[in-house]
Amino acid sequence: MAKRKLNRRQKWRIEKIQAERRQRAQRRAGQENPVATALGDEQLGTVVAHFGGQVLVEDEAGVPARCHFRANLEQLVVGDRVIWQAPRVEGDGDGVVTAIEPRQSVLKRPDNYGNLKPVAANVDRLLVVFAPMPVPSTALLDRYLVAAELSGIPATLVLNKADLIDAESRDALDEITDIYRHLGYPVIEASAEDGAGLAALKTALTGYTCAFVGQSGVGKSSLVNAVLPGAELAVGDLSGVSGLGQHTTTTARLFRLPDGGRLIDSPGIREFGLWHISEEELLHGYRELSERAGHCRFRNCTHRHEPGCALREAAENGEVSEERLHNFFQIADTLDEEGRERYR
Ligand SMILES: Nc1nc2c(ncn2[C@@H]2O[C@H](COP(=O)(O)OP(=O)(O)OP(=O)(O)O)[C@@H](O)[C@H]2O)c(=O)[nH]1
Ligand SMILES: [Zn+2]
Repeated sequence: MAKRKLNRRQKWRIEKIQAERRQRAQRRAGQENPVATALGDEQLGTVVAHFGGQVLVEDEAGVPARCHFRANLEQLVVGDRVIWQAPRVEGDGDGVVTAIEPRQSVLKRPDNYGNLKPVAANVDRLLVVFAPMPVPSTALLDRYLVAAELSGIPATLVLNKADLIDAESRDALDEITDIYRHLGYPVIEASAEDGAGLAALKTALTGYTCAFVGQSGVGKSSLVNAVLPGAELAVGDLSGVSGLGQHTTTTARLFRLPDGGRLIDSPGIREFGLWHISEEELLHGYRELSERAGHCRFRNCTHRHEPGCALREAAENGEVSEERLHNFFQIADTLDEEGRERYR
């Protein structure tokens, strides 16, 4: 009989079929022996991407694995710390997520039906980005800061595009940064374009799980790329690992920062804002107003026209920024009775 010559592809196929047989045999052995199962021991991990029915979980060493999750679990999101089990034999199917650790923080946004859905968990530093162009609005910065306060996540302001600051814009920008520095929010000036301030920005991110938020065009993508060289590459790698292909659109991704720490990025997080809040909650998001609200003459002070209003007095004598109080009223007027924000 003539010896059949196998080409590389055929050899690969045969090897693959044999490997699958071996794996099936191992699985059968596992079923006969109740001690040996197809899944390894429970371990801690972090959800780094979500693909509808499956998640990608990184073990503590940063090695990713595709996992199913138990049906009784609440909705998993990127950043979740989970208990999971890898397949006992590497490459033998998917792992399984069996439990979620309590979340330190949750970022939420409404779905198409207006219900608030979590998009990321355990973010512990929000970077609110603004720039000389588009011209910054403190009302918009306040919205992000209020959302951060209400989520219990410390915020840092990043003034990007520092290379575009000229003598004319300098004063206006200083006025803005002074307001926020005075309130205790750190401000970092940086430029994704010429690299200025990026070292300080990286230091501020190190050791935290961060997310960039801010108006369109302020340079969030540019900053993500600046602090995460090779992020695009990682996305390509991920689709290889996930086996779901490059076209898979994920709701959010978690990247490891080169100097330690993590960055969660997604369009949904970038639009993170004020949803379904009441005026009272809004007030809590203004740290300097919230601490004074109890000192108004009337317990049910609306802070708009009553005499002896501690907020208006503080603004009049310069203890709090007039602009912040003005923004508070302006945002409050966009909240309807259900605390739902009307479209601006
Ligand atoms: N001069 C200057 N331009 C910058 C800088 N950072 C970003 N840009 C430019 O600003 C524009 C918007 O940048 P993006 O990174 O896409 O902004 P973004 O905030 O991610 O925008 P969205 O994706 O719409 O949310 C691009 O043309 C960038 O090249 C910077 O530091 N200096
Ligand atoms: Zn008042």
